[in-house]
Amino acid sequence: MAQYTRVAGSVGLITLQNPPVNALSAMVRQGIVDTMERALSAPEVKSLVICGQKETFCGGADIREFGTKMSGPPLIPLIHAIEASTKPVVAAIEGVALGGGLELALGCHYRISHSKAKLGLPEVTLGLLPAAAGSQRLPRLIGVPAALDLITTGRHVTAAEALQLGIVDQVTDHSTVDAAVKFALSVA
Ligand SMILES: CC/C=C\C=C\CC(=O)SCCNC(=O)CCNC(=O)[C@H](O)C(C)(C)COP(=O)(O)OP(=O)(O)OC[C@H]1O[C@@H](n2cnc3c(N)ncnc32)[C@H](O)[C@@H]1OP(=O)(O)O
Repeated sequence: MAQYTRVAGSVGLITLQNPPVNALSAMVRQGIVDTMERALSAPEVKSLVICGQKETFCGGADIREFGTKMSGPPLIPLIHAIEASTKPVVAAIEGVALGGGLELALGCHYRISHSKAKLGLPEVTLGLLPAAAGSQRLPRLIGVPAALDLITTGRHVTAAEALQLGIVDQVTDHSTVDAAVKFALSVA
């Protein structure tokens, strides 16, 4: 699921909740759809932050749902709706942003990362390709050679490398959510 709160007066905070890594289960995807609708229809909300509970952004597809019947909203239109949002959306990345988790962050307008976070598209290690437009959004953001390296090796990058490549906009040693809320206020 995803929890919705309003912080700092005008920022809608969406918190992914699916221990242990806030993977994109059907309930989490539905939670994102519902909380995005709520934030977008609230006139007092001027910008949004998406984070994960317990200092982890999102580990991607929920491996516990592999082999089960697909249910819940599909990821591609969900991420597209975030990208198309008229209110700026900031991803607050702690822990990991992997696979569909990084694709979700790439659909956000800005990404703030904790210095200890790891980011990557490990789909290739599972015999897959990033299928929620990560293979389009990442090269647009960082160029084809760097994106191909990440997509074809599946390697995880540190926050420092992510900043240098241009995947994230800011790295913090402190509270990532606080930094993302401050950023969201500044771009609203
Ligand atoms: C609808 C779907 C839409 C899009 C699909 C996109 C495709 C993808 O997202 S593919 C990528 C899927 N994700 C991964 O491959 C990540 C796999 N996990 C890891 O690499 C690691 O577990 C880790 C997240 C880096 C954490 O490593 P570590 O700190 O060493 O802990 P672990 O012991 O490995 O894991 C702890 C705990 O978390 C569970 N877990 C890890 N990943 C997932 C996941 N994606 N879904 C559900 N659960 C996950 C892992 O099983 C462990 O659980 P325990 O119960 O503690 O054993």
